[in-house]
Amino acid sequence: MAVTDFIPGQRWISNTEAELGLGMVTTNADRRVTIVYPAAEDERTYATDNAPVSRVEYPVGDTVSNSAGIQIEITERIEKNGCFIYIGNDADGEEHIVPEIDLDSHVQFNRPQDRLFAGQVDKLSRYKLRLNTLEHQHAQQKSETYGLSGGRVQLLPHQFYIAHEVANRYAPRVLLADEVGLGKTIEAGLILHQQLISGRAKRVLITVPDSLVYQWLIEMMRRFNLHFSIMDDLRCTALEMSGSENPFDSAQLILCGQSFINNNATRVEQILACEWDMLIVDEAHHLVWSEDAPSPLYTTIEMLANVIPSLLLLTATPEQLGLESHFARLRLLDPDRYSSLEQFREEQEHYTEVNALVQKLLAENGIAQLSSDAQFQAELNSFLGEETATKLIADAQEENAEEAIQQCINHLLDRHGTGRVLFRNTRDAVHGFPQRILIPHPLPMPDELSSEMVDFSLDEILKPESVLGDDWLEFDSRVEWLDGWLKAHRHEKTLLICAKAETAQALEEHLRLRKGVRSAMFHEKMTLINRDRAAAYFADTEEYAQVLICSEIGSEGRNFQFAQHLIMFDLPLNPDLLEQRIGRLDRIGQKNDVQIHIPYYEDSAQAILLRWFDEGINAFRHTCPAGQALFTQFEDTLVGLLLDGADEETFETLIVESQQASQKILLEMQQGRDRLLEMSSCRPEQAAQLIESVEDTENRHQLVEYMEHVFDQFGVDQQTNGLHSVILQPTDQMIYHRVPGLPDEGCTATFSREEALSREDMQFLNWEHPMVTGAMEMITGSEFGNTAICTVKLPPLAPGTLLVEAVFVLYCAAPRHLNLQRYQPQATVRVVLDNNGNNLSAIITPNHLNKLGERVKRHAAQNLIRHGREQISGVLSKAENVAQAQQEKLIESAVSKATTILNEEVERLEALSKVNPSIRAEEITQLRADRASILELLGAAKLKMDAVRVAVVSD
Ligand SMILES: Nc1ncnc2c1ncn2[C@@H]1O[C@H](COP(=O)(O)OP(=O)(O)OP(=O)(O)O)[C@@H](O)[C@H]1O
Repeated sequence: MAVTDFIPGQRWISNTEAELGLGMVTTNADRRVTIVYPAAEDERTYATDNAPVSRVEYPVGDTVSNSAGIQIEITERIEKNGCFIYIGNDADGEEHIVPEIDLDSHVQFNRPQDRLFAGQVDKLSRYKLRLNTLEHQHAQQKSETYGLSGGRVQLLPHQFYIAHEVANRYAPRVLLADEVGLGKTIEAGLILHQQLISGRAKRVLITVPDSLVYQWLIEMMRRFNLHFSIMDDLRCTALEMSGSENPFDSAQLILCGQSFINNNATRVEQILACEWDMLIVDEAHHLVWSEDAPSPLYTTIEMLANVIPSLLLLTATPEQLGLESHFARLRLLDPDRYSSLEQFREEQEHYTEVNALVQKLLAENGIAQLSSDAQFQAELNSFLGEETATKLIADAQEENAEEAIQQCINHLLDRHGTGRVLFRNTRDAVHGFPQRILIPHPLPMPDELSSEMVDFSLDEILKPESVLGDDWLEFDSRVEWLDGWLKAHRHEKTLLICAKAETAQALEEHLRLRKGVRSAMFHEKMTLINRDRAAAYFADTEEYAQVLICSEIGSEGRNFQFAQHLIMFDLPLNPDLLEQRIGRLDRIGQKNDVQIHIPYYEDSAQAILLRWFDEGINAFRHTCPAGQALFTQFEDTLVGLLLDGADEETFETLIVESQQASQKILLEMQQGRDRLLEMSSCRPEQAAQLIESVEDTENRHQLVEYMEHVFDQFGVDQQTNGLHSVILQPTDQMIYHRVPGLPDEGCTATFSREEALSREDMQFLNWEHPMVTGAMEMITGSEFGNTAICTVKLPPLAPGTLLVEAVFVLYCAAPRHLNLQRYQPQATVRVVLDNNGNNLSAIITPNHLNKLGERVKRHAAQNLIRHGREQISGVLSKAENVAQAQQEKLIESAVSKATTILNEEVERLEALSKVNPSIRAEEITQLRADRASILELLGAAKLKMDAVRVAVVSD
């Protein structure tokens, strides 16, 4: 650029910092030019020979504003001493003279044509990246599994099935009740992630037992990139002292311990004063309820559940505290549906009939029966309604009989199963779990106890150390056994669970101080930080504690599957609690058989309990879904035996009766609700399809290639680190101050799910990672790469021919959660015209221009624009007309797709709601409202020019 080009008073715009607005030359001396940017109240000094700025020249016909905000349409442009004077009329026809020095500085050249004519030409690589981004973004947003593939998790069908079922609902309210350790936290995370990414939820509150706060924080962060803020009294007070009116307004994603909100009217009021979209409650069996005495925690959660639209309750043992409490929790989810306990009880019975029908359909002769058995057909009629049943029966007689049978089952489950509100996967259905091995260690009863046991309470009998006196460690035979066992298994991580914090404390001190065992403890009297430190010490792979000694709080929710040995220093009375304890090790990720060690005194209450759990209800070697029911049935006899000692005959009878009852209940469960639950919690074929769909959209190779370009263009340093991973570092040359998701200190990232699962120190880059979605939004939401100029050799075309490629997107301002992309048939509309207005869109493909296009130097490009402006502008207008002609068809196709999909969804829900009361009325209302909005918005959508590339044919 020649030095004389810069004349004070002229308006220029920065090529690299367009957000500064219109600049004005103030001085040009000593080969340096200073430009002030009044809108940004900033200035820049550049070397005159390579200043990254473009001259702003408005042609006649354009509209401009002066600094007083008066807008004119230019009718004449005069140049005087190198500066322009614009003359034009305002809306009232009054003439104004605007010297360019008086132009409004707050202009932004975002539209591609404006930027192009302002000389703001991007690199070809950026233009290509923009177009790629539009395509990838569209592909992701319209995928069926949009929002579900971003987690650092194994693709386990039972989890994805539930997540997909639930996440697509409006304000889902469900109870996730998979058996212990099958991944309810992960399911909740998947649902949450999907709701956040699709814009359906923004503000979320999670409340969990105090001992699980940190674990949830970490799981959400490392698995889903969701950063929750922990709220406790200290933090709330600190926020209030620094001026926050309501501490719960300080973050979008908040996590808190249940004891913090329980009975805490002030904090609950503050929570209620905020807007929330979703509430998640873990270990929901703590929400104890009875008609006359709901627990304070239940009451607190009920208040929140009444106002927060979406609710996820998690528990592995929904009936741990009885059917009443289970019912009450379902009532939290849907008070209208679960209004009567009586009716709820009746429904439980009715599931047997539905299941019998399903089993008949599944039987080998199911198809034949369906076609010929009138009784069977009548039953189907009564359950599905005549219209549906007749159609399905007719279908079954055609070729696609199996599909019709499956449809029948789906309808039955949809309409009469429990599936919509309650999901429960079992180990038996999920498969692939290691064995549980019970290793009882009978020990002599301490002399101090044997004579006195009769006077003790049940609690004392089950935790005998509490009555052995201060020096119980010295003569409790379980301690001596423990010393020896740990010594013999020095290199094996072991989890020990006992009921009380005092016992855990005493045992740990004894082992660590007197026996030199590397141990750690975990109980309710420790601070949360210390508990989590202890758990981390136990989990460490190099410097680890051999044994972690937990009180009962360690038996819930924690992940200790890296250990293989579980020692139960005592036994809990409740089978569900026993299952929770075993579940710490027997959970997803456990690679070995789980060894359950029970040190117990011979001929004691513990011996009785051990035999009852093992022989009576088989609760050690398998999960015992009937545990709670059996306990309720036999509690009196069992407790009597524990208190009074074993009367051999009564005991044997108890064992035999428990076995029989266990078989009966399990059979009933299998024939009734649980079988239906199991079937509706994971339909294997659909689940497998979902996993395939996630794998398909994962498209790793495309992502690697795409992100390589992004990092390259953004100025992020990238070094290959292995087959699938890369080391990323921010640099001083970055075009943006920050790249979302990229820490200031850099990071290592892998594109491989497998690697991400074993290398938690690496970020898992996938299409839903914040770095990827953030980069995409930065590109498509700004002018990045929306103009380009190149030369191209295309022999059939005469040299000098001008080609204009204009890319349009279907645009309408819509709330994100409506996800209009889902219905759009294509990401973009592309039009290529030559300077004579010939439409070459089909002949000249993007590949032609991408592969053959050659870079044009900036100065030459700007000259081309200046001289070719009129012609290009004319071609662009024609391109708009060509696109316009396609707009209607495009909208029609989007509206038609949306109508089909949404009508189907609404009709399905409406049909369901007639027979299945668990469809909430507001779900249907909202779906109808969404349908109306989507159709209206799509109908009003307009094609908007998103990017322009000008190519000059060279010889
Ligand atoms: N899809 C998955 N990929 C990788 N790890 C998983 C997956 N699902 C579960 N896990 C791991 O398995 C363990 C159990 O999962 P989670 O804590 O979600 O189970 P849960 O059902 O909530 O257990 P609990 O009943 O004890 O509360 C956790 O360590 C979790 O990180």
